[in-house]
Amino acid sequence: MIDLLALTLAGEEPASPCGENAKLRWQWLGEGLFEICPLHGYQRAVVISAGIHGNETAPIELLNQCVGEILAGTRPLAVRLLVVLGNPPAMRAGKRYLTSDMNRMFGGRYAQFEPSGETARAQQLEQAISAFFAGESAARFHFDLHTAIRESCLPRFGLLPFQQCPYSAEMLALLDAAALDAVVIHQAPGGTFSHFSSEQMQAASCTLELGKARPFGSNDLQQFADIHQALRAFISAAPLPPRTQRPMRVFRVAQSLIKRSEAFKLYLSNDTANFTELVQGTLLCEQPGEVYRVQHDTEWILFPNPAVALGLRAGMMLIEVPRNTLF
Ligand SMILES: O=C(O)CCC(=O)N[C@@H](CCC(=O)O)C(=O)O
Ligand SMILES: [Zn+2]
Repeated sequence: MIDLLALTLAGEEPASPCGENAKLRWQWLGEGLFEICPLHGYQRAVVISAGIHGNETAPIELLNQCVGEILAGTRPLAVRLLVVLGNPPAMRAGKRYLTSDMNRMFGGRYAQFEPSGETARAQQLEQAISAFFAGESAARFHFDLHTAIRESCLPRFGLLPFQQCPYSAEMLALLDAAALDAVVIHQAPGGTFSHFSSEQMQAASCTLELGKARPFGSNDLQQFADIHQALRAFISAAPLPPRTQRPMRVFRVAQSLIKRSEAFKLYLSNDTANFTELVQGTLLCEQPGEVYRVQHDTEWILFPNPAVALGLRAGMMLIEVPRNTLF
């Protein structure tokens, strides 16, 4: 049986590039690109990606488990599914990226980066997703699975790419069932994989942050049981599990902190968790010609990282908005 993760980590290919059983057919489309299609019809075309950042291993292990269950026939597949392991060389190296952050390159932005394995891969992934959705009349979805560098006061959350049209109710129902603590709405276009699939493929897309990034073999996949269960139900077209947790909180990005100078200074300790609350007036970061203080009564910090490359996001400031902004 195919072990997608083992093959990818070994830099190998399956003995045969495609196969079929009584229920489905599968095809290896290239390194980290694997399509599975049910033989008896489907109503959804779904891309699930992980490993766009090579050191975010739990979602990769989770996705590999899903593929194993589908191929073994222990999990029925009711959708056309494209599985993407985003950055195999970075996965093998246990690094977020080797040259540049691929999740800033989508929507053709790779052309603005120094050419590298990652610029080529981002372009290849765009082509793979375009080919997957080309002429597809079923409802389109893309879930891009990540884990975060820091601990988080709200450990599991989704990031919705900026879009003009309402977010898909089916996707929001899945996020709700996946026991996420929060959802964050982007207010501007960006170079993320989920923004690309939303804007250019008209897919209902979301980045999912499922916990803290740890090396392969150090993840307790039990902590990811809720998202695993919800995704399994979604791709089997089974009823979603009922939510038993408190309602999801909804945030929107109030400000992206862009690092414009090597003198960029972030006034937060290294152990400040994501979704830490900061009060109005707090001095947060400084660089020549720019000082950022918390503007609203309360703002929540997300992904603070002063080590990013120049021109990239070094953090986001969020404000909480009413749930009916989305639901
Ligand atoms: O922990 C961090 O600092 C980053 C975790 C991560 O990779 N997050 C994604 C979010 C993508 C989005 O904004 O939709 C990223 O930064 O690429
Ligand atoms: Zn990530």
